[in-house]
Amino acid sequence: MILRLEHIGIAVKDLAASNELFEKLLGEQPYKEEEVASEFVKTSFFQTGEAKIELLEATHPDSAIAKFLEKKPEGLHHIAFEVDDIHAEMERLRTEGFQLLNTEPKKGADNKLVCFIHPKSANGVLLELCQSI
Ligand SMILES: CC[C@H](C(=O)O)C(=O)SCCNC(=O)CCNC(=O)[C@H](O)C(C)(C)COP(=O)(O)OP(=O)(O)OC[C@H]1O[C@@H](n2cnc3c(N)ncnc32)[C@H](O)[C@@H]1OP(=O)(O)O
Ligand SMILES: [Co+2]
Repeated sequence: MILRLEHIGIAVKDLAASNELFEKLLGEQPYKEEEVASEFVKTSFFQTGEAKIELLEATHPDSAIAKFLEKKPEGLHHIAFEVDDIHAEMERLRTEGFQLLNTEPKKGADNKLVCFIHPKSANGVLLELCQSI
């Protein structure tokens, strides 16, 4: 079951500069900065009430963020939902016709298992399912 909006992912070119911008906006420091080598990203997380802002900078040209920024300006990249059982939700959404981008959950940032859903099957929005580890 989808529990809540977990985070909004924003693709940025310069994480340090974007951290400063969001610190001004939110009046707080990121509670975490984390590199996810498997995704070729470094991230920072800001807590905004129940949900979070995740800033993502590519660490390699093969990064999904690098490819995104080759074609699109910095900005909204994905929306992440917290789920109670990622395996069950993947099966449910696969059955509902959503295109899953990974066949098994993978380790994401912020102590989560994650799975992505192609924007083509989600009204043009890249979706991420997250389950706390
Ligand atoms: C895991 C760490 C962290 C976490 O929270 O735990 C993260 O969030 S990591 C985030 C970065 N990782 C990912 O995004 C993995 C999933 N993404 C992908 O597999 C690809 O980015 C994919 C398949 C969404 C797009 O791949 P690619 O860019 O190689 O394909 P195209 O350029 O051909 O794009 C196809 C089509 O989709 C549109 N597109 C691409 N990215 C997005 C996006 N973020 N939001 C909306 N639409 C997107 C692109 O414009 C193309 O559309 P078209 O009309 O065909 O031009
Ligand atoms: Co994310």
